[in-house]
Amino acid sequence: MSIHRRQAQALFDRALMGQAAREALVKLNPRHLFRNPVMFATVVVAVLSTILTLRDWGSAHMAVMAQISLWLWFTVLFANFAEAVAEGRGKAQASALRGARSGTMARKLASANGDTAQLVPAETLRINDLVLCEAGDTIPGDGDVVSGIATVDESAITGESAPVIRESGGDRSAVTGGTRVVSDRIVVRISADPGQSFLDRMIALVEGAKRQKTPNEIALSILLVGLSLIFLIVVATLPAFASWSASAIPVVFLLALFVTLIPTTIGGLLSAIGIAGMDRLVKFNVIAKSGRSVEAAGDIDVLLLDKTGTITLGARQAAEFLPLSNVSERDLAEAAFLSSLADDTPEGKSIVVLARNRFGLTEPVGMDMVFTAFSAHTRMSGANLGGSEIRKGASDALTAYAVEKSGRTPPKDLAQIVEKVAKAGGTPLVVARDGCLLGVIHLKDIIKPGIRDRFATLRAMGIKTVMVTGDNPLTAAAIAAEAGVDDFLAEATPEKKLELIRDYQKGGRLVAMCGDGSNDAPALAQADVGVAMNTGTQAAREAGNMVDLESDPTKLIEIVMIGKQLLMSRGALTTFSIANDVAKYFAIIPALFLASYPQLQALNIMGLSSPQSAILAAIIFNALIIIALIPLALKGVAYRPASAATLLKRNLLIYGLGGLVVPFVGIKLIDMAVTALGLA
Ligand SMILES: Nc1ncnc2c1ncn2[C@@H]1O[C@H](COP(=O)(O)OP(=O)(O)OP(=O)(O)O)[C@@H](O)[C@H]1O
Ligand SMILES: [K+]
Ligand SMILES: [Mg+2]
Repeated sequence: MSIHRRQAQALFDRALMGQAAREALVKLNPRHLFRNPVMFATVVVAVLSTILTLRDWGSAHMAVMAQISLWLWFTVLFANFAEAVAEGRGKAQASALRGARSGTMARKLASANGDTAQLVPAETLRINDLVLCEAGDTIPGDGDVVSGIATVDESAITGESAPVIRESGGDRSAVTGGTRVVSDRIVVRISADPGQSFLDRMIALVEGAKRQKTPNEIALSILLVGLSLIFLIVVATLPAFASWSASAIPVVFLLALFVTLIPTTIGGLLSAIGIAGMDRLVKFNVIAKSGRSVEAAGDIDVLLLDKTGTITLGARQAAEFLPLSNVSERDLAEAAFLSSLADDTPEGKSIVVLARNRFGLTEPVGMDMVFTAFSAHTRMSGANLGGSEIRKGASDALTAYAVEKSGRTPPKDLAQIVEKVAKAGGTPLVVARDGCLLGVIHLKDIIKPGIRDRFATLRAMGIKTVMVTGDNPLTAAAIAAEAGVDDFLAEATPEKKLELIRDYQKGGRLVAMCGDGSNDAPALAQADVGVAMNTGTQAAREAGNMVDLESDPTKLIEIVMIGKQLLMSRGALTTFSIANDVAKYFAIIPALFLASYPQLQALNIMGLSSPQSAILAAIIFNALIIIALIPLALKGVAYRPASAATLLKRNLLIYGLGGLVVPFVGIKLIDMAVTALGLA
């Protein structure tokens, strides 16, 4: 199965950079800065430092103080810039998603079978409005197909050129605004008000406008605030030591020292890392509704998948009528036909078609018929007509129903036929008339190609795959074996699916669920990561916290990798940032206090030129490192499947050790440059 990937964006697009630079200034708004405590502290220091510089204008340290103030402001601007670049890239992705939706006209209907349509602009459509869409039309908004069947070109949002089938009744009923009908006609019930379609809401998230901090981000922020407080105490007590000697250190130097020591690097890059994670998902045509779900994806250990429509193509079609030994094929076909006349599911429609083709059956006229629609709970459907009751459904459910109704044990050959169909991976639908069992309808479905290898990859990543299906155990076993899943649950109702997820979660596992049907919705909502297939129903797309625009359940591989990459990138940059701050302490303190304590000369291994040049170099380094790390924050640390311990060891080595060494080299070089240029 080929995973479609949107075209890669250049990491630094020029127009995007200009926009981000302007945004960085706008983000100086205190209301925005308040959300980021470390950056807020930096701004407070920048303001204080600016005031002190102006107050002491004309003093000996004036020039250095002015430069320090300037670099403090740059530190904040660079952090704002990092976030603005990440958001800008999100916006570019989002505009690609928007497609050609603006300016669409819609044909609004007064009722589902009304013929007269009124031409209205798409923006005026409201929930529950009915619109007619014919070949060539752009679908004016999100909704559910209420009647008809059509092929739809969804390439505007998925990038996939092959058209897909959308039809009323089954699990393939949802349509997305901006996609185009290729053939036939459908009536769509609009499911979202203007600006509230699921793409609109997701676009807002990708753009960062509606992004909320994830619990992990909040926890990390608290840690960063704690570290900042420790350094506040450290810096505040330093003057006490320095005042022993005559040469007091200017307050601006101490303020600058404070900013170099607090974790400004990770504080400045944190939100950019989060936004970039969601963005990377969009590249794979997966849209996350929250940053939290992307993080959870990094730790998933069980994946539940619905069978029909998720593992298989979901176009279950009636292939043959298999009557019991004392029943004619025509009688079975007729019962199946009558019970399916009002059955709106793809299965039901295909039964009507097969019966028509095989025996030329036609709809009875002038007969009172009462239909029982299919439900995932009863797992059967049917009709009452001319005094008789016809039912068809899942073999266990229907056999139990017939036994109760007639009081007779089911004939032996029924089990054999059911078994034959199921072992072939088909779905056996049993048919009964007035409690008398007639035979089996064989529904065929096809496993999505290439799925087996992808499940093997999931296994290698340590993720257990479990198929959950309303189908019988034999069919389930056959499909499970063919698809290569680790385990399966058969004859599952929506409640059972939900229960299974809760059980795993109680055992401390993090569960992902892929599904498409309305009956998957509760499970999708309960799972830590609920990936709805875009081909599915609107209910499923609402319930999940991610939507796969390509409806490929094995996309979870990419989703997990991106989640892991997000967690690793944040861990790596946090390690680097904190190691950096500690190293800076040892790099600058000796130089800063050399005048007061000449014995510190032994520690002054850096040989920085003067206290002024040392602190200026440190604050410049502190600002520039944010800019230098933006590419890593956006692209993420490379993830290759390996054990958690190996990954941790490697990252500690690179980012921990690197974080310790880099400031010594960087500050030394900047100190030399600053001195050579006569800036300090
Ligand atoms: N139109 C129908 N009329 C009667 N019975 C049906 C109909 N469609 C499906 N069934 C039976 O009901 C069972 C449950 O169907 P349902 O669509 O709820 O399954 P599910 O839980 O979504 O899992 P899966 O998608 O893997 O089948 C099917 O396996 C089939 O035996
Ligand atoms: K810092
Ligand atoms: Mg289903």
